[in-house]
Amino acid sequence: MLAVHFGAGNIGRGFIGQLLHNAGYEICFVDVNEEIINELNKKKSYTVMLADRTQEKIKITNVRGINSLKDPQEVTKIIAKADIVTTAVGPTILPRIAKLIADGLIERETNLEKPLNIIACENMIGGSSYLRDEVYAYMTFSQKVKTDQSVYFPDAAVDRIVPIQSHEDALLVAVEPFYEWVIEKSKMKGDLPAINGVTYVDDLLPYIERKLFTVNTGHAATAYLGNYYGIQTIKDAIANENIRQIVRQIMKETGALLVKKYHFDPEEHNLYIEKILNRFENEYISDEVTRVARSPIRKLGANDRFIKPARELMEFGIQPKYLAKVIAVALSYKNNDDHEAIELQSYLKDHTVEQLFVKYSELSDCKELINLIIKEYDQIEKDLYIQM
Ligand SMILES: NC(=O)c1ccc[n+]([C@@H]2O[C@H](COP(=O)([O-])OP(=O)(O)OC[C@H]3O[C@@H](n4cnc5c(N)ncnc54)[C@H](O)[C@@H]3O)[C@@H](O)[C@H]2O)c1
Ligand SMILES: O=P(O)(O)OC[C@@H](O)[C@@H](O)[C@H](O)[C@H](O)CO
Repeated sequence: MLAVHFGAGNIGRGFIGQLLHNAGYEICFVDVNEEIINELNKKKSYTVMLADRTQEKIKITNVRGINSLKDPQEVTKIIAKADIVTTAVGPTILPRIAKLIADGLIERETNLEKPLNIIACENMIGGSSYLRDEVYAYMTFSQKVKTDQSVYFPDAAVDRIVPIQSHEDALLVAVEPFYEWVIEKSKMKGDLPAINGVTYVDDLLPYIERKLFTVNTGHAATAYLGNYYGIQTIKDAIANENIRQIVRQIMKETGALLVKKYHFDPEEHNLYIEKILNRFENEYISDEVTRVARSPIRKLGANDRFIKPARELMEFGIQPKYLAKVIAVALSYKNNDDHEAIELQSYLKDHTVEQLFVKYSELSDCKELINLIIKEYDQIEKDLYIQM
């Protein structure tokens, strides 16, 4: 069985690769990072190390790589043969890999006995559905009809904290022991791929929203607050009692929404929140706040971890006070290595905060939320100073 995985980065090697390998797949990683692809082709294996007391090392074999910048035709050929295609490249990169996938699907013989699932493992709502739209934009009507017969794009949620790696062995990847991979089976046909560790569900929305609005909202809040106070890592930021309390309040706010929307058990959801706070504390992981704060424009997007829950809470008549506070803090995020942070700061020089939220967060029809954020923005220094 052949798996083609786009993005041989942290989560690609450290999570998706491990589970696909355990399920018996040969894995071909597609990436634009020449060093990683060369190493994969040289060693044909890599190591995943658990970031806990055990430091257990797991060898992942039967792997290779293709550099899609150098050998796009090889990518087309391998997709035509694949039994499963997965991605972990980042939401903004999905449109850039869509043409390669489309070309591969066009070359693929329709085989109704052998369905192909294409699964985007990105931190976003509806990642695979979005990828499907991008892929189909490169197809004629008849090519789409043919593809529809045996190719499926089930949405998914993935959870495992994998920081940026810096080891002598360029392929070694240290990961937290916890993981969760949930796939929407109602969008698939035929036998479900037997991947140990995957949970198949009929409706993904409660799972992706629970993950994105708890793990990722809390994580990003920790990062922006940590950065605001000059703290370098997530574990140091969450060790600060004031930051920890604000992050807990934020996750309680999104929790109130999730409990209302999906009727999660409030007690269980509280335990979920506390478990996540413990994961952020993992002393065996050094996760830079700049990784978790990366791409602030994406993170302030209408369907992402801050704005969507804040907006929906307001629709339920609940004031998302702590979310508004951290959204305001995120506006001060500066990082010259992050082009979205540069763009945001540059926009703020010539525009008002209100204009920023209309443009980047699509809040033109939600002035109430903009006003709440502006109130926090104006008071943030004083508020946080008092709380610190
Ligand atoms: N790291 C985590 O803790 C984690 C956990 C869950 C989900 N995710 C999600 O997984 C995705 C990847 O995150 P990551 O942390 O692994 O990032 P990463 O930067 O470590 O990996 C992304 C990889 O994609 C590659 N890439 C970039 N452009 C490409 C292209 N055009 N074609 C092929 N490959 C390309 C990069 O070279 C890199 O190797 C994101 O959507 C992220 O939100 C990450
Ligand atoms: O990958 P991003 O930029 O959407 O978010 C950064 C982190 O919060 C994220 O990568 C987490 O580590 C991960 O989602 C945990 O499952």
